Amino acid sequence: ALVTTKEMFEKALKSDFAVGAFNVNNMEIIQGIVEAAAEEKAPLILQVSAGARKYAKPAYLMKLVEAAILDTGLDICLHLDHGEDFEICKKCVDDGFTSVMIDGSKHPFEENIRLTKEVVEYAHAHGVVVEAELGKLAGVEDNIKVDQKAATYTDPEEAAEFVERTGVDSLAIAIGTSHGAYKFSGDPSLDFERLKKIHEMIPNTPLVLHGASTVLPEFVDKCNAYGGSIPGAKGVPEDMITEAAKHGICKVNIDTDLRLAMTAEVRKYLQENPSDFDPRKYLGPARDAIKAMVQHKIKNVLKASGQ
Ligand SMILES: O=C(COP(=O)(O)O)N(O)CCCCO
Ligand code: NA
Ligand SMILES: [Zn+2]
Repeated sequence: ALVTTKEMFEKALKSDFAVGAFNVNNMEIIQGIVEAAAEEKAPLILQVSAGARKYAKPAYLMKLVEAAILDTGLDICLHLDHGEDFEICKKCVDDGFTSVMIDGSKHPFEENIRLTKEVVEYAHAHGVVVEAELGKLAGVEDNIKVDQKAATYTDPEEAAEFVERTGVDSLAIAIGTSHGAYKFSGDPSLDFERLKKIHEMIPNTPLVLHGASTVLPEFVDKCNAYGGSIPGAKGVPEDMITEAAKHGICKVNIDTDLRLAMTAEVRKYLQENPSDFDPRKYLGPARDAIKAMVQHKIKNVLKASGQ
């Protein structure tokens, strides 16, 4: 069935695992993710960005997710990722999403609170949970671009006041991650002291980690070996994600690692099979690459198998 994150986050908050939140844009990506979660018997969040809604059209995405539930019997949370304003959050609540993010992190504190409260009121009235964000990620991804200098990490005291005043169900925090494939110029590092302080201040609030892709070197190399050019791409080491799940992180957002796995496979197939032109010949292996990546994340990083 379509479920909220309530139950899965309650469990994740008192355990050392986190729930994977994987971005979806088309049928093969959804199929690969869902097959992996079904095999790992793991809780699952499928998340849709504004860009994905424009690309695939809302009706297609909704029906594909309903089909996934019909096909597997899985409980799936359908979540709006980075909702920019009340309108898109309302639209997704009305469309049947079970969770929405209102990302007010670019606004001043009081405006972020006002906007988040407005969404919480509407969403809760319809049985939908809300994720908000406090603190700014850096990095570039789709239309999410924050100038490095303006990137400010989450303040633990502000986080406590924010949650108290908004009634939000989960909170995305900034502790050093950023969106996309170029997360660190130097050595990767997360501010674990800050994470522990935030978790201490709001122990009952599930925390969300954005920009949590690892950008695994093997997939960067594979992309580059078959015509790609993404030198210097770097993400968050997987052991840091596993560690963060022990200190309040309940939801881990992964998009870039899926993109790299899928793209590497397609580049490889097209380069090795110049005479083929049946899309199933490369979208099939792409789907398998997504499934393998998600299974790896669930099993070895998020530790969410069988949860
Ligand atoms: O936090 C993330 C994913 O971060 P990452 O780029 O590390 O996979 N997201 O919210 C997905 C970004 C949607 C726009 O592309
Ligand atoms: Na956890
Ligand atoms: Zn994000």
